[in-house]
Amino acid sequence: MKVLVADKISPKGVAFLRAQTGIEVIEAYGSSAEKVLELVKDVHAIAVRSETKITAEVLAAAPLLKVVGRAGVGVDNVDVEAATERGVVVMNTPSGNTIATAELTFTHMLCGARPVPQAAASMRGGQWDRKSFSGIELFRKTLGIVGLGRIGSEVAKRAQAFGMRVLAFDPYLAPSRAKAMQIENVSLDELLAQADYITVHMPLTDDTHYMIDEGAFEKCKKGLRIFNCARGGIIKEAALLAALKSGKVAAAGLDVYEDEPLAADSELRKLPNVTLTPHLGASTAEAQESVGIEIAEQIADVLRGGVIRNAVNMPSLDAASLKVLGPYLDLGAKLGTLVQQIGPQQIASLRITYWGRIVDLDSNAITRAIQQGFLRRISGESVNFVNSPVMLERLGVKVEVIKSGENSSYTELIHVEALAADGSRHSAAGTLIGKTNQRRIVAINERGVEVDASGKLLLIENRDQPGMIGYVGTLLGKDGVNIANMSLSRQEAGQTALMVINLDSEPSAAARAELKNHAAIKLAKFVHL
Ligand SMILES: NC(=O)c1ccc[n+]([C@@H]2O[C@H](COP(=O)([O-])OP(=O)(O)OC[C@H]3O[C@@H](n4cnc5c(N)ncnc54)[C@H](O)[C@@H]3O)[C@@H](O)[C@H]2O)c1
Ligand SMILES: O=C(O)[C@H](O)COP(=O)(O)O
Repeated sequence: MKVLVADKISPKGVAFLRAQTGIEVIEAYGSSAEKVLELVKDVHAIAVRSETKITAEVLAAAPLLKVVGRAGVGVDNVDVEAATERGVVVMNTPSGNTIATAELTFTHMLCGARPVPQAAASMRGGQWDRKSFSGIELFRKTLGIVGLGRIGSEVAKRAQAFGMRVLAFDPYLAPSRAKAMQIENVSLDELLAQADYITVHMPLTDDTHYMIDEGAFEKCKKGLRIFNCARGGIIKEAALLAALKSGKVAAAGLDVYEDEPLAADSELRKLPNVTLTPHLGASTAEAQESVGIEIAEQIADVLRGGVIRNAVNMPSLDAASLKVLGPYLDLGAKLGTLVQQIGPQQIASLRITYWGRIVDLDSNAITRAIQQGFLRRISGESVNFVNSPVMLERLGVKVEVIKSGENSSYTELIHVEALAADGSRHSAAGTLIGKTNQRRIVAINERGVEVDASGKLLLIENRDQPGMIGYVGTLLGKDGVNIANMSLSRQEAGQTALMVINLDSEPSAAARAELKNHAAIKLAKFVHL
C-alpha cells in the first residue's frame, strides 16, 4: 500500500507510517496540481494539511485511493462530496491543534493591544523610538467571542486570567454552558456594541460568511480591536479595511484570509495597525506532532481494514456493517440536518425514535449519523461520527433514543424531533423504499408528506385556499427554478397546509422574499439536505 504525504506533517507521523509492514511512503511536498495528478495514480492514502488541493479531478486520477487524512481540522481543501461518492474516507484530527490556535489568537490580541511587531520592526531598522508604540491594556476590557467551541472556550479562559470581562455569542450553545464558564451569553448585537476586543471562532458556513460586515462594524465601539484565527471570509475584508482606515477599528490581527495565500499587493499588508500571520494557528511543534502522529495512526488503521476514526464523511464501522447500515446512515443524516434547518437555533433536546426493522440493527451508528447531520451546518467539517455526541453535549442538547415496539404504518421508520426550551417542537420522519433503498421523507412537523430525502427542498406553510399551488409554481417558474417533485399535506380544509417541493436549483433571494411576503404564506423555508 502506498501513502502519499503531500504536505509537510510531523516527521514522527511519517516515521510511524514507514515503520508499518506493507506500507510504502512517498513524501512530495509543495507539488504542482499537475504533479499531484501524476503522484496519486497508484496511491491508497494521501496525507495533507491545508495546502494540497484534493479536488474531484485528483480523486478521479486515484483509482486505488481509500483514504484522505487531514492533519488538522478544516477539510476545505478536500472535495468531500466527490470523495464520498467514490467511497474514499476523509478523516481529520479535530482537537490536536486547539491550544495552538487559542494561543496564537491570544498572541494576536496582545499585539493588537501593544504594537510589539511594529516596535520590533523599528528596532530592527536601527531606531530607538519610545513615542510611537504605546498601547492599551487587556485588563478590565470586554472581550466578545463569536463561536464558543473548542478554541473559543480556550481563548475565554486565557482572557479571564488577564482580568477581562468575557461575552460570547454562540446561538447553538445552551446559556447554562456559558454560565458554567462564567461567560455572559449575549446576542450578536449586544456583543458588537459592548466589546473592546472581538475574536471569531466558528467554521465558515453560509451563515457565518461575512458575519462581520459593514453593518456589523457600524454597531461596534470606536477603537475596536478585532481578530480572526478561524477562517477567512467570516470577517469581510473590504469592510475591515474601511473600518481600519476610518479609525472605527484601532487594530486587527488576522491569521486567515478570503483568498490564501494572501496577495502580495493586498492592502491589508500596508496598514500600520494590522498584524498578519500566514495561517499559522496550528503551527506549533506540539500541535503538529499531535496531529501528525494521530493522522498517521488513523490512516494505518484504515489501510489495515480496522476502525475508521474521525471520519468526516463515514462512520467508524468495518466494511461489512457499513454495507448494511449505509442507507440508514444517509437517511438519518438527512433527517438530522432537515430538523436543524426547520427548528430554532437553540434546542434543549433531540429525540430520536426507531420503529420496525431498524430496532434490531446497530442503531448507535444511525444515531451518530443523525447527530452529525444535525450539527453539519453548526460545526462544519470539524464534526464527525466520533465527536458529534460530545459536541451536542457541549451545546447543552440532550439526546434521547427510543426503540419503539409499537406498530407504525411503515416497515421501518426513523423519527427525529427537536424540542426547544419553550416547548416548541420540530420533527421529520423518514423511511427506505424499494429494493434500491430510496430515502424518503414521510412526515414533517407530524404532517404526512412524501419527498426524496436529497438535494434542495422548499417548505411552505400556507393558509389552505385556492390558487396557492399555481401561485408558487408560477413564481418558481418565473425564477427559472424547476420543480422535481411536490407533496401536499393539510389537516383540515381551510386551515394550514404544507407544501414540500424538491427543486432542481436554488430560488433567488427575491423569489424567496416574495414567498415570505405573501399574505397567505406563514412560513417559506429553503432547506439543503
Ligand atoms: N488558524 C488555524 O490554523 C486554525 C486551526 C484550527 C482551527 N481553525 C478554525 O477555527 C474554527 C473553530 O474551530 P473549533 O475547533 O473551535 O471548532 P468548534 O466546532 O469546536 O467550535 C465552533 C463553534 O462555533 C459555533 N457556531 C457555529 N455557527 C455559529 C454562528 N453562526 N455564530 C456563532 N457561533 C457559531 C458552534 O456552535 C461551535 O460552538 C474553525 O473554523 C477551524 O477550522 C483554524
Ligand atoms: O483547520 C486547521 O486545522 C487549521 O486551519 C490548520 O491548517 P494547517 O494544517 O494548514 O496549518
